Amino acid sequence: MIQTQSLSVYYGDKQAVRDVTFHAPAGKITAIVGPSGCGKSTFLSSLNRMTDLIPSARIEGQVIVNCCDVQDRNRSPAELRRCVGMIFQKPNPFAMSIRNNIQLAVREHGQRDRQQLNQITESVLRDVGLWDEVKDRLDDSALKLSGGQQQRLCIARALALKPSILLMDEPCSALDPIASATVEALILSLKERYTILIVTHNLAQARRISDEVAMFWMNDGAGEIIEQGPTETVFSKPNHPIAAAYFAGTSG
Ligand SMILES: Nc1ncnc2c1ncn2[C@@H]1O[C@H](COP(=O)(O)OP(=O)(O)OP(=O)(O)O)[C@@H](O)[C@H]1O
Repeated sequence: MIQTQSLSVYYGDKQAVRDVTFHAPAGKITAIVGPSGCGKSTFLSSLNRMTDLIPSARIEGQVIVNCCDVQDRNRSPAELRRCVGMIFQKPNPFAMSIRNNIQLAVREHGQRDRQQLNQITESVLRDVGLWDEVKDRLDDSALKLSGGQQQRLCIARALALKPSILLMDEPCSALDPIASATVEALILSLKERYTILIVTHNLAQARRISDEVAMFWMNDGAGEIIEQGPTETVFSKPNHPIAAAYFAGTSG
């Protein structure tokens, strides 16, 4: 389970996200939608402290992941990111073999047993539907895979660390329609086992795959959530007039 309380994010003096109180239920897909530049990626990155990597970024408010405050300085960012995995718009496999893409981080987290490592590799590659396609070339470079295969490998790499939450920032937008449909089906297949947050510009995709929607909108220079709730309610009967116009395709 992941939630925020009055979360604001700044880059230097500029506020990018303002006062966001949000809740993503466990075992469901929550879509984050809204026009370009309204703080969706910033919001997502603040949830597993990826914003710590940007020197000018500063957070106010609270992010709670599995009942713990992520800003708690006693909690290591590495452990937080193990439990809150992140998938980016552009597939970003490491320039190494398919096998090592999966095993590197698992080894770094202490697993050294070769048989266990191979078992994890097979299991997560099966989870993302890639095992049969790559089982005979696990030592080939991951960069030889197609874009869609690379994205599924990146999802498998995140799953190998046994996260409970997956953050996905436009995971299908760099893929062709067939690869995008495969990754979308994969995301749906994962939802019972993981809490998934997905930023998407594709409203049809948000409606197809999500259980809940949160809509961001730029207000006075910073992104705020103006509408959130169950997907069908938000799409068919939004409360906020801007959300109604946005979903009707006349705004944003
Ligand atoms: N590293 C950064 N340093 C300074 N400003 C940033 C940084 N990253 C994002 N911003 C600014 O924060 C605001 C929100 O950007 P963000 O990328 O979070 O929006 P978004 O809704 O995800 O946009 P898009 O849909 O186009 O990806 C923008 O004004 C952007 O220019």
